[in-house]
Amino acid sequence: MDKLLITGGNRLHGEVVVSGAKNAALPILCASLLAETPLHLSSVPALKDVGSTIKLLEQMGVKTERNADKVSLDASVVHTKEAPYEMVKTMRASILVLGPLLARFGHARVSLPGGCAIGSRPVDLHIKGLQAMGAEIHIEHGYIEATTKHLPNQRLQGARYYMDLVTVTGTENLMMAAALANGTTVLENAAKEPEVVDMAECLIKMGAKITGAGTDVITIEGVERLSGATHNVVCDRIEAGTYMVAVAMTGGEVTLRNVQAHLLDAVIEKLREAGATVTSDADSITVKSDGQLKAVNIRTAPHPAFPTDMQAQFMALNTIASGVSKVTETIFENRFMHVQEMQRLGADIGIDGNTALVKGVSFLDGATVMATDLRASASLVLAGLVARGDTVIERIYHLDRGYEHLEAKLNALGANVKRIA
Ligand SMILES: CC(=O)N[C@H]1[C@@H](OP(=O)(O)OP(=O)(O)OC[C@H]2O[C@@H](n3ccc(=O)[nH]c3=O)[C@H](O)[C@@H]2O)O[C@H](CO)[C@@H](O)[C@@H]1O
Ligand SMILES: C=C(OP(=O)(O)O)C(=O)O
Repeated sequence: MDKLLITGGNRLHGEVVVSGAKNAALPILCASLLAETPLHLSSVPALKDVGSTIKLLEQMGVKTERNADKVSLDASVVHTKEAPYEMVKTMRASILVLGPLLARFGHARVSLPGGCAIGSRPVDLHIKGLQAMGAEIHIEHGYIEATTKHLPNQRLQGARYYMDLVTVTGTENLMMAAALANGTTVLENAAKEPEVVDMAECLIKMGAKITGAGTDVITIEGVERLSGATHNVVCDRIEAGTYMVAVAMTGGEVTLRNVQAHLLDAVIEKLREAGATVTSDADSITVKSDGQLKAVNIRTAPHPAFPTDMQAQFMALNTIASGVSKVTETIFENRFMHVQEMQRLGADIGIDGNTALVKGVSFLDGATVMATDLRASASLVLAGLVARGDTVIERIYHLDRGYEHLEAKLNALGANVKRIA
């Protein structure tokens, strides 16, 4: 199994191009199931989850063509409305085929999804939302079995649905389902994440009638059919944020290209509070730092507040910052798995419920650590970049789910990162 060997201590300088967002690309790939003609996407990142999603769609009958960051998907013929366990167990986003399959074909059989072990991650709100639209749903042998065969024209019915919790993929699943429903659906307490907005923009190009994406009330007027379109996936704000924290920690100056700063307001504010200088223009962000940072308190919450997918990276920053900080995780109940590994590098962190108390230390020491989930892995890479000597990160397959060409991008900035067997 591949590992990363990081020799710490190098400052980062130069430019890095931010990839398209995993969390926008995956739902939009699934949205191709709604269209009767081909959907053409660009800025699709070369990630393991993207490959798995394309494979899942292909086994349903979707014809795909992939050339660098461009993917075309033709779902004019879909012969299997099933997502089998073997294909979805590693990937949470696979649940996103449920809404489109049910809306377009009137039935779906989707294995309960896997994904990062950062919490129990139920999909009850996806299911309740579809039930509110009239679907009949049972869970049997680990599969969600859903049908609309009892409904007029076998079509989902528009409904008003309030989501108890803000759920990103839940909002996306229901938005896709509602796009082909009979009548109007109103999703209340909807997620406002930029990836939800990007998907809505793509669906609108496909012929959907959606208003309010980016606010907490999204209205979808169902249409008879959707067609393909051309869409460029929004930039990956979490990948961008990870590189921004890297520069803040190592010191140096890096410009990120293909990134919209307004998607990262909460992250940028915290980096400035920590002592980094952050400037931006229409599609770039520059981070400058002398590596002398102040500890910052973090509290994760749905967008536009501080993203849970950046919590581990800021924990890494706080381990070497001056002062004491509190990092509170409010979205996932098991998202502190990086703490134990950071302690192996010499970090001083205590956990009290959903809050970590981080006392900055003057240096970290390289050691062998284990990556436990995607962003935990990223945080260990950041720690390794500043640690004294060598850090070996095991189980890096998690990183390949979310970071395109990670070693190449970091090494181009001056880091010393090698993939070893
Ligand atoms: C592929 C993708 O886009 N993944 C992102 C998405 O995950 P994902 O969409 O899975 O996360 P959600 O927004 O759904 O989860 C938020 C919270 O709601 C809970 N919940 C969710 C759905 C449900 O039916 N019932 C329920 O209880 C979850 O367990 C969690 O505690 O948003 C998360 C929160 O920003 C990010 O960390 C993930 O990177
Ligand atoms: C938790 C994440 O991904 P997923 O929802 O795909 O597991 C993430 O991107 O940090």
